[in-house]
Amino acid sequence: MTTFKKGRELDVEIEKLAYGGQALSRVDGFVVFVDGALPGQRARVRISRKKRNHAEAQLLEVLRQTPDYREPFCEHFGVCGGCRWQDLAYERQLYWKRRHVLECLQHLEGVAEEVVSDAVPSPQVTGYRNKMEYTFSDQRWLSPEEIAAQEVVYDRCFALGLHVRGFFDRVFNVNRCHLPVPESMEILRFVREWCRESGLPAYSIRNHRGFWRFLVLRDGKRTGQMLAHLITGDLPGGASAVDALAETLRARFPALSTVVHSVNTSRAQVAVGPVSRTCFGPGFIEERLEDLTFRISAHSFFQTNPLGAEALYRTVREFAGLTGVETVWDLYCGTGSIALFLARRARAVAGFEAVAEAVEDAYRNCALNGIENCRFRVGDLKDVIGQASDAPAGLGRPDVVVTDPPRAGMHPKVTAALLQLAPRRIVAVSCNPSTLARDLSLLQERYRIMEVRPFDLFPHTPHVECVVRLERKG
Ligand SMILES: C[S@@+](CC[C@H](N)C(=O)[O-])C[C@H]1O[C@@H](n2cnc3c(N)ncnc32)[C@H](O)[C@@H]1O
Repeated sequence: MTTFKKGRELDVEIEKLAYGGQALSRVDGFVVFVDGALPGQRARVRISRKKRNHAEAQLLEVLRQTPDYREPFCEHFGVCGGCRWQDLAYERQLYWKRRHVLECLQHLEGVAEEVVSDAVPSPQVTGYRNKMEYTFSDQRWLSPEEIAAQEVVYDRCFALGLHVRGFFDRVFNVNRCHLPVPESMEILRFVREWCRESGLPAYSIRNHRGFWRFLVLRDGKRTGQMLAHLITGDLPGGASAVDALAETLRARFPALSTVVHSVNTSRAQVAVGPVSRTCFGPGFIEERLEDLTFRISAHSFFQTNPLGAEALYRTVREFAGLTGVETVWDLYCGTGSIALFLARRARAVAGFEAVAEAVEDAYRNCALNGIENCRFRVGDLKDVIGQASDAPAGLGRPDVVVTDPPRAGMHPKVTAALLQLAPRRIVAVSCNPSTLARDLSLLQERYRIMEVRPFDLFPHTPHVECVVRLERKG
């Protein structure tokens, strides 16, 4: 009988990618998760942790390669916390995403293989992100080569990059990331050097001192506009340093249409600030999906894979099956993208959202596109949905409801209210198949699951989105 003590080395066959993205093998029936391995590989591994029902192991050597293996395209693969599936052929990434959706939903009545369609690929598999958040740090993560060289490293007290895999508090200098537009990499490298030489220190999450905190770069895929958002602490001379940097960026990078500066003096490591000002340009960029224009400011929420989101919104519209006479409710509507996609095919759309600024953006987006039949309501859905008669003026009860909750899914009060409101059709959008399964099981009391369509909005990661069409029974 095999034992699984920490440090023990074993040869294993990798069977599958489990939900969450970990490679799974079984030794004498006991599950061993292997970090960084792929299905079809035979691998030598070392046990790193033993739990009651499974063990975790590190990959030491691939003894037999799988035909699905692809050479990683990124120089930071393994160190960076993102894109951990990039060594797996893209078709196989899609295959596993669909399997994970099916595994989460198959216990529900009416969900069989044929109900879950193939995962819709992302229109772009690199360069797909429109927003990247880079962190400044006063401690730079050294590469294994730098450590091996044993030379004195002079710039180890300043970093601007992404988080090291598995360490929320460690930052490595990104040289090149393949997820945003390539032009943004030059801006990143330039900002890093400029800030390092500015004399102002990077923020330290240990002593909460320092100035430079985050650089967020956003772009419009269809407009080519770019926004840089610098988030700093508050030190004497800080604002004028940011102004000088902004002017240098404006002269050097014509694609950069605007720079915004926010000050965050709180200890929370978040790339937002209560006090913001625009250094140059309009303070926002625009993006186009189909014939709709969206305004994206430094703090606005917008889907990070806009071309993938466009395909997903088209499916929402297809599943909603509108004829022009329906009242539609868009729950968890954010800045109203789904509401805008549906508005021209509906009598009226009511959006519900907790964040007041998102609703302001939603109204602005309606005005920008000449759409007049949408109303939005700010509030926690569990409190506002029950007051059906209190729906935004004149909109009445919904014929169709679209719901797109955060990862935690819908509050039980929201699903209960939906069962009471009983719209003819519900289109459920989800970024988390396990909370989706829970919510669907509640809705099944009055609804049939007709179609499930998974979407890949985050290539090279285990994340998967879903759109589900539910029809009322009877
Ligand atoms: C996954 S996003 C959906 C955004 C939008 N449908 C889109 O495609 O751009 C979820 C939204 O739900 C909002 N939200 C989270 N919890 C909420 C709650 N309890 N009540 C209302 N809105 C909530 C978030 O602010 C966020 O805008």
